[in-house]
Amino acid sequence: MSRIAVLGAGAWGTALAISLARRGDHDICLWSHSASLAEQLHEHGENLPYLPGYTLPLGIHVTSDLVSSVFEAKIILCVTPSQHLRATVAQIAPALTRDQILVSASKGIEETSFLRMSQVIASITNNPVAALGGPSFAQEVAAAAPTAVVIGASDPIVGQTVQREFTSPSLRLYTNDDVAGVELGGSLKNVIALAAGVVHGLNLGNNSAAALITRGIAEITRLAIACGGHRQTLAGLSGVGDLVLTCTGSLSRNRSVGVELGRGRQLPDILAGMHGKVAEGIRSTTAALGLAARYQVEMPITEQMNAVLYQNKNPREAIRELMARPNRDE
Ligand SMILES: NC(=O)c1ccc[n+]([C@@H]2O[C@H](COP(=O)([O-])OP(=O)(O)OC[C@H]3O[C@@H](n4cnc5c(N)ncnc54)[C@H](O)[C@@H]3O)[C@@H](O)[C@H]2O)c1
Ligand SMILES: O=P(O)(O)OC[C@H](O)CO
Repeated sequence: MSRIAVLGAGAWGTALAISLARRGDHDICLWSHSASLAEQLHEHGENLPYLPGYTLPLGIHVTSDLVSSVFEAKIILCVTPSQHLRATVAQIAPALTRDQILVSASKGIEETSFLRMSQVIASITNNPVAALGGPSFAQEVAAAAPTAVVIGASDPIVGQTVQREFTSPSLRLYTNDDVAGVELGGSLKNVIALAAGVVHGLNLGNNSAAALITRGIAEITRLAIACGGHRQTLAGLSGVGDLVLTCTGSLSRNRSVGVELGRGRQLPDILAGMHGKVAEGIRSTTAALGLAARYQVEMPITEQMNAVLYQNKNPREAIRELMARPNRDE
């Protein structure tokens, strides 16, 4: 039995805990930021607010005590919303032993520093770090639908350890040493998914959606390469794979926010209806533009999405401006 701590009892943390526990050879400690949610999980054996319909298997212990949750864990899987990762890791840091592997499964960029999640972790601790990415809706992983993901780790032993511990008949993991590419693919696709939702909300049709996905991967790849990522990674599960899933799948929260924006609703009103569920693209848009400015990379879709989110720009005007950009080579 190896012990795994899952930090974050939202939809994704819960689904990964279920997937890991189903193997039967892991002892899982699932940490919830909210004590009342931890109590509810005990009482109902199900995460009603974030992942209803899936019973927690035996082998998952739920707690709201963060420091005790990581005790003797071989792997610590960090699945909080990105903007809360730093505070969470800072609290466990003094309790870590040096071989414990920290894996980020969050998909975002820190708003203030523009750091990727593995960089946030590395700024706090010297423990081994990896990042999980790829097309993976929590509900489908909880339902044991066949899913393929990627584990980014610069140290192949770390990548292979996580691969071995997480693999199951319904979850296949590929390793990749390009951590920057894996993390930027997973974070930047959320911004394009917001835009894909806008296109759907405006009823613009399939041509527009396909154009957005294709030009979206072009700008994601440009920024990822400028940040040290590899083009090949962005053609893989954490690039094209996750982008296609999130831009077309109705389970995507990012896409759903975009649909509502396209239908004319205002962001504060949409957020109020999400009851604490996170759509990471909203905050990653600003950080992506910060990185783009730092590396002088052109990101026209991200720029327009930022204006729609934060400058009250009419989504139709944003699309008109994208179409009216100067002609260029593909
Ligand atoms: N849901 C998915 O299908 C999915 C799939 C892959 C990756 N992800 C990524 O996983 C991360 C978590 O998303 P999710 O879908 O599990 O979240 P969620 O929207 O289902 O739940 C939000 C969670 O944040 C917690 N929270 C609120 N304030 C907090 C704080 N101050 N500190 C720590 N936690 C706090 C809440 O208790 C709740 O558990 C995100 O980065 C997301 O992009 C999600
Ligand atoms: O629901 P979203 O938009 O946060 O997307 C979930 C996952 O990132 C899909 O891989």
